[in-house]
Amino acid sequence: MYIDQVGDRTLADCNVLIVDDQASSRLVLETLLEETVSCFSVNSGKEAIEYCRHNTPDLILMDVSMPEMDGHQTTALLREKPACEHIPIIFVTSSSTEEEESRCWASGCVDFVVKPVNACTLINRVKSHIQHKLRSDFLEKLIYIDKLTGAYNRHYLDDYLPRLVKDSERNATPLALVIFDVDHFKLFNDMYGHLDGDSCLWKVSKTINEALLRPMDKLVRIGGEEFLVILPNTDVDGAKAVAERLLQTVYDLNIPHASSEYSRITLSAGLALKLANDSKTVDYIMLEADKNLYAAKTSGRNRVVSPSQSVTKNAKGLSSGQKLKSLS
Ligand SMILES: Nc1nc2c(ncn2[C@@H]2O[C@H](COP(=O)(O)OP(=O)(O)OP(=O)(O)O)[C@@H](O)[C@H]2O)c(=O)[nH]1
Repeated sequence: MYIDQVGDRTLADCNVLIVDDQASSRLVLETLLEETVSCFSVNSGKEAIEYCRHNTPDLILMDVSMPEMDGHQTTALLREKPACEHIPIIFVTSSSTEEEESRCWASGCVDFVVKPVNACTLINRVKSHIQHKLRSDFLEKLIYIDKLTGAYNRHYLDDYLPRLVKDSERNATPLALVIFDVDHFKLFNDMYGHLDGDSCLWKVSKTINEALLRPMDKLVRIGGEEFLVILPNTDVDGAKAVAERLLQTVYDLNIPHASSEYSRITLSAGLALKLANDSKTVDYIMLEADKNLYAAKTSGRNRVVSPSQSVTKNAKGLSSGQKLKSLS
């Protein structure tokens, strides 16, 4: 028996990506599944990889035989991306030889269905794997999510960050870390009370999470009123732009804070990067981000400090990028 809801997610909320070069096959799969889940279809492995750069489907139905990049090659490339590592992939294959079946398992699928598909088998396999995924997502949430703010917690950071660092080394891509701290939060608690303080942290966290646009970008609560934003494959200009946008979004929330020089809740941020091919450790980058955060605090708060760059202030008051003081 299948249950349709786990935590706050239902089967109908789940997204299935259909990858097939044949329009007729895509239509058959979409039609069979439309009453169970929401489907999105692409016609090549390349398009599937592009789609997964910006979206995280709950399950993928992957045609095995496709021109240019077949289902096995597409799966191998998807599995290299941490955000796609755990997406269940069901192969849709026209060959059911023992050899082909073994090849499908070796490629990392969780199951396969044979063409022409049996409607009942397809629907039940999709339901079964999505249900399993919803349960493991739910358990992961209990382990990795901070209850007050909904951001990831330190357990998540310890598991996830070393993998991202390896990824950045393997692919020679930059990795940016930004530490954010709520300004004058002790004074806020003293003035408005801890309940309002908690609610303020929840709002700030929700706002930051909603303003992060890529699925690989993550928000982690690393201390009381301190957050880390992890931005894989992001260079210094990109990371600075994200950090400034997040500061502005929180500024625009306009949460009153009578003891702040800005009369509202603001953030300070310190940015640090691991560039392609440099050998900085995670601890070193965190220390660097922390130093830059300290510089942001001591130079007036409500601003971002980047490595070897001028202090800039993003949120209203001074235009973004306007130099206050050079730190380099
Ligand atoms: N309400 C609430 N307060 C918290 C929580 N975690 C930490 N705090 C409070 O956050 C405050 C942080 O104070 P400080 O580290 O002195 O920093 P600050 O007052 O923000 O000052 P600056 O960082 O210099 O702008 C302390 O009063 C903590 O008790 C929480 O979960 N809820």
